[in-house]
Amino acid sequence: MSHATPLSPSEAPLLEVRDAAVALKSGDRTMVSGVSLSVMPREVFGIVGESGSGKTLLTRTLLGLQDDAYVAAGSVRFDGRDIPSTGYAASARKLLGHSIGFVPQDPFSSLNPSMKIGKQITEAIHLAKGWPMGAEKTREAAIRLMAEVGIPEPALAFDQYPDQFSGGMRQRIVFAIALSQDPKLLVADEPTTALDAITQRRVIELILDRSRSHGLAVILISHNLELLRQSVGRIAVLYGGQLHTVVDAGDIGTRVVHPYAEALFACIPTRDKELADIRSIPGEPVGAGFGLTGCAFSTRCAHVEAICRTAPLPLNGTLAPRFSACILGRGA
Ligand SMILES: Nc1ncnc2c1ncn2[C@@H]1O[C@H](COP(=O)(O)OP(=O)(O)OP(=O)(O)O)[C@@H](O)[C@H]1O
Repeated sequence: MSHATPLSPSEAPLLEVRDAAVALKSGDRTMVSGVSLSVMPREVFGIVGESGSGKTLLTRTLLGLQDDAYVAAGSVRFDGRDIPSTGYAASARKLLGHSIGFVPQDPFSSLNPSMKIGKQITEAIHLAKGWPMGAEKTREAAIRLMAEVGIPEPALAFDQYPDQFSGGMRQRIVFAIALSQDPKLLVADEPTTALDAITQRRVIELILDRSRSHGLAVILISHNLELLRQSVGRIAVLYGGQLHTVVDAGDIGTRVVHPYAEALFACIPTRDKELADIRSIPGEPVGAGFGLTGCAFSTRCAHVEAICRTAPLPLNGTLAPRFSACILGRGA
């Protein structure tokens, strides 16, 4: 079910993030640095990294949702407009009500357990449209949306509470709320982690179908490289709060790519891989906050040379669609 979106070079990106850094307000510690990436309209884009690499912090801060962190450097442009650096979080949050749908890492917590799901979805529709649609019309719109995300018997489900649904169904309710705005971009942070493998696949299929049918661009964030490899067109790889590569999903496992992307791929069992070919990465992961001097992966990299520890990390300020930050130029 790979989703290699053909990118049209003449089209402007929907999202452009240039040399972005994210710092914590307390102590002013920079956790993520030098991240540049662009997402095209209708593209399904992945962000992968081990736990602690900075995926959630980066994404939530870029969306204006992380109260204790801020965009400390760089620029962000969405749908042809710069998000001003002064008052950044408030401006970014305004987009969330209309142009960007967000599914957080813990979607269950974003549902109100004491409110019928129909009401939660109609409220989201009212907020998104900004004008009263009339009770019957809104109910119809909500039921249509619930059917679109695969909730069986939506008219009946409309009057039920979140705890009357399975994890996979609750996940779909959260998607219905995120999609109620008819956004241009859906950002889903580990949307399937809490689900069993079959439900996981169904939820990903749902996202990909919606992208195809509604021209929705998607950023799928996951620690699961195999899931992303099978589902998205390009993948940004984070490590230690650094952006290590932006790579075509189809190139991982078939061509020389950035050493960290290669090492991540070597860890995962795939259908065509022998057991002996599966290798874990030696050493301990480096947490976010490494900075831009030297490569954060140098302590574990099979190709390391002395320069990897001291040279400035290459950045992708020109927003090339494919990029490797390997100081030795591997995967470039
Ligand atoms: N509000 C915060 N205050 C202090 N440290 C934080 C805060 N948020 C994140 N961090 C730290 O920043 C680093 C990156 O965290 P983040 O949650 O972004 O990682 P992640 O890649 O999304 O991993 P996971 O998949 O486990 O969520 C971690 O070391 C985390 O402890």
